[in-house]
Amino acid sequence: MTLTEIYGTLGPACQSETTLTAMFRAGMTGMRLNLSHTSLADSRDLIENYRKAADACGVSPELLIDLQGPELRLSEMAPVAADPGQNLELPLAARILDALEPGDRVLIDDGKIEASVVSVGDRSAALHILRGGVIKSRKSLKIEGKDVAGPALTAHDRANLADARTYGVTAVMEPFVTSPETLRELRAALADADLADVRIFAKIENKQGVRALPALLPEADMIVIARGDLGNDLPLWALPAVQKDIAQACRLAQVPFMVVTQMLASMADAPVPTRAEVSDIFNAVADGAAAVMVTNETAVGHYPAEVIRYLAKTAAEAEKWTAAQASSAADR
Ligand SMILES: Nc1ncnc2c1ncn2[C@@H]1O[C@H](COP(=O)(O)OP(=O)(O)OP(=O)(O)O)[C@@H](O)[C@H]1O
Ligand SMILES: CC(=O)C(=O)O
Repeated sequence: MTLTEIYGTLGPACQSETTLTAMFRAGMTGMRLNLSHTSLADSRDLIENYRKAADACGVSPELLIDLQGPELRLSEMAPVAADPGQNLELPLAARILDALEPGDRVLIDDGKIEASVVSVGDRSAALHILRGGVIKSRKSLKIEGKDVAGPALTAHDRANLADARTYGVTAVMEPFVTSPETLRELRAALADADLADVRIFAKIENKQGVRALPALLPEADMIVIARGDLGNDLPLWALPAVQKDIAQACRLAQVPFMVVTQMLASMADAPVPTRAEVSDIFNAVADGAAAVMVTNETAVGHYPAEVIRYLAKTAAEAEKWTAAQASSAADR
């Protein structure tokens, strides 16, 4: 039994009771439902399977909802294969179009795809693809060098909070937190929805969030080092130091922290992780992470139960190693 909370992300690849049961047996303690892709009401059957699987394994699982909040995303669209050098027109929300200017660089889907903006229209923008890939519905979008303000809670978020008690939600993730007021607003919305016992997980996803950390610590139940979006806002080689700095600040303030994203990315398509991935999980837990979480590895990957097995087993090894280090230091 690990002390570290072990989270998967719910999605099409793990919706059956059989798969979810295998994931709980492998050591999963909770799951995240990403409300940028669905709603609690539309996930009724999935959540029912989740409960049945947990009951079968004798687990009282956490159910974490990840709100839409101020994150920028692509609109609903059919997938498009974008090749480098190609120009294509993408439908975008008014909030994004208002911020875009010709010449801007945009990163799509956690930076997998990169493009420059050719022109901006009323409903869409023309992009020149620099780094290609398949562009899919509702993927994240970052405009380099611009922080576009958005609401802490969208109408969709408020509707989901109203349903949260019914579906047994135990924690709420707020994306792109950059000020303590956002967390206070969420805390008040939770109290209004009779959810005062629900934990708040504050996602640090950009440099502003990192700078605001000292003010966020007293307002959060968990700080989330959300490396997907954070890695879009920094040179990637700067990310490990930022992760270490956030971890240290959390340890000093005694606020739990969670490390997420790409922990077992290669396992979306392979049953065994890389050595680098298991080292990443081990180091996060050895640095004091209270929780670790995978995202698309379980939501859309081919080996969701194996992913949880590697995540939980590696976290357990790191806990053992940390305890052994502490006891040998105490003996000296
Ligand atoms: N409930 C769901 N229903 C359908 N597809 C989903 C669902 N949850 C996730 N997915 C798919 O799995 C992918 C990975 O899930 P994840 O939650 O990591 O999404 P994301 O959009 O990359 O997240 P982030 O909020 O970190 O930007 C999503 O991009 C989406 O295509
Ligand atoms: C999970 C997530 O939101 C991120 O890493 O950006």
